[in-house]
Amino acid sequence: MKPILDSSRDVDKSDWANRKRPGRYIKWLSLSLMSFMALMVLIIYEARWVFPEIQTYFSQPGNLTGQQLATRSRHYLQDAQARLLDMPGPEERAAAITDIELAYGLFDVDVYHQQYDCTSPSLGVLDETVTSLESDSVLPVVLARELLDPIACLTRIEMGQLDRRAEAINTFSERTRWHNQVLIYTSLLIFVFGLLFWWLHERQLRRTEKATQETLRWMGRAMRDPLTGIGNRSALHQDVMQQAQQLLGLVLVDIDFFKQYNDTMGHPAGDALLRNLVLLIADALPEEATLYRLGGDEFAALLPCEDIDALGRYCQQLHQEVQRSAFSHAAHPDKKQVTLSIGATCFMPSRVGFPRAYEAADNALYQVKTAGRDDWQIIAVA
Ligand SMILES: Nc1nc2c(ncn2[C@@H]2O[C@H](COP(=O)(O)OP(=O)(O)OP(=O)(O)O)[C@@H](O)[C@H]2O)c(=O)[nH]1
Repeated sequence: MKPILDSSRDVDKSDWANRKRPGRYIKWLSLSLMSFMALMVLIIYEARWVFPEIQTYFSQPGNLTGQQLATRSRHYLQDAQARLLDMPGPEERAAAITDIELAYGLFDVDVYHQQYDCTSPSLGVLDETVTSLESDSVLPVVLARELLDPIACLTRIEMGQLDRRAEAINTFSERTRWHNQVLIYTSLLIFVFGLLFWWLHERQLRRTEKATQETLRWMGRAMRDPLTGIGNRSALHQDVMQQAQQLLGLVLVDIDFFKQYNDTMGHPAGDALLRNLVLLIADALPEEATLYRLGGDEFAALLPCEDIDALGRYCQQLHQEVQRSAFSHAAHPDKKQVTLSIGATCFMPSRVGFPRAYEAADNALYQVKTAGRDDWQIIAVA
């Protein structure tokens, strides 16, 4: 036996749910894109601030290079001093002059002039020492002692430059640590915001889905006859609209003398008969037929209509099936069993419209009723 309930409306529901999914993925995609953009901003930040820090540190002219020049200059002066203390002959004196001149070249640096006030006096001493050595007017030992001040100045420069270097390293470490903390906390913040977005999004989605399911459930109920479980008049209208381009058979079925049935058997028995007749009609008609209860004891069936003859065969089949099932009806004037009056028509909704088709099928039913009931009739749409 085929199912009585029209499952097509349930299929529509799942289709709707499937259609919702792409929107959900697009939202996820946009969230991922936002996270990606945030990470890009972080990377740009890193490149913009942290790497220039490193570059600045290694390119500082006053640090490494400055300290090395002072050291070399001091070495030349100490060599010259050693030569002068060792009773130098003409060659040694010339070598001492060369050492002092080389030391002078390495000492005479702008940075030293700007940052160390002993630089200019020391260079003056070196000038005088070279002049004295060239004229041989002062004892070499005395000149060696004169070099002590420039050597002391160079040592001070070296210490100063080393201190500055340590200071730069400290500053660099501090700033790097600070930037790293910014990176870590910003990443954490992005992660927490991501979780929050996700949670809000999921909550909203669940609420919307619940509301939609509820609406669909109510719509489904509004389209069904609660006694028999089949569609009602509204469902019939909706289904006709959905098959506007198809040739459809509309079959109207009415129980004969149902009022008398109720009066003698009672309303609960009448309800049971209505339910049983639904099963019987569903069995008698083809698999594709959909049943509706239009009200009281009137049913309708919607099915594909190949031609009038095929529709007639289905009506005949239904009529015979009711006769065969022989539901007892003691109050029936002559048959003493339940009989049906059936009116039908064939139509295409987009061409003739449902009201005209219904009118034709109803006229057919009316003719059967007036001709004595328990029969079927087909009338073409006018
Ligand atoms: N048991 C039951 N009876 C119903 C229900 N809805 C309507 N009826 C009854 O169905 C009967 C329909 O009566 P009528 O329209 O006069 O039709 P009829 O007695 O079948 O007469 P004909 O169609 O001319 O043969 C009324 O007595 C209604 O009370 C229902 O849900 N359950």
